Amino acid sequence: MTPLLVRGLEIHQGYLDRASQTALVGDLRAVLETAPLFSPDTPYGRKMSVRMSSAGQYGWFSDRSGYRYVPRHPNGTPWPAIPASVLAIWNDVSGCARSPECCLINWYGEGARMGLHQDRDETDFDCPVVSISLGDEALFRIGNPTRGGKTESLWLRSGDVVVMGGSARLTYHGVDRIRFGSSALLPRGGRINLTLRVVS
Ligand SMILES: O=C(O)CCC(=O)C(=O)O
Ligand SMILES: [Fe+2]
Repeated sequence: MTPLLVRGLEIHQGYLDRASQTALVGDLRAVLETAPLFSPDTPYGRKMSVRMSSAGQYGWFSDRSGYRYVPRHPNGTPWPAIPASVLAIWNDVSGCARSPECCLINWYGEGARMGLHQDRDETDFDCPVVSISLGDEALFRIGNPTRGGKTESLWLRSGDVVVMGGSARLTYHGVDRIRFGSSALLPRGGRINLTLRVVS
């Protein structure tokens, strides 16, 4: 199916069927056993409302010293490998010859959000960021390639995949809120978002 295009972002609605979503959650549980979710501090000293972990060569990390990619979980272990089920999605939609080096796992509980930002801690902006949504619906806000200006919002649902690439690679985006309990995929509610990134 051809994706919906919103400001250059490709939105593949309903990309994953329910069985694939369930399988993916199972693969992620195994990752999170080795690399448990944690709450990073922002450079401004506040806790992020989203809990995070990663798979791949690099994990995304934040503390008082800033945002960066690190080769190990805060507990000292290397990040687990990115599951094959996740890599298959990248290979299908990214249009990128390189493989992702980070699968950032964001877990949104009730009230969690993510402010408008650019993903620009990576080296090669020719590679897209691919985002996979699982669980509760999220109000996703899309801005512009530079700060400010009008924004547009849409609901991301479980199984949706978004490709932020090309001229939209550095477009501002964020999550305003979660419709907690809107999906039954995760038994205790909440939302998982995966973002696949080529880092180096
Ligand atoms: O949760 C989302 O849909 C977006 C996550 C995101 O923008 C990020 O992790 O950089
Ligand atoms: Fe982002």
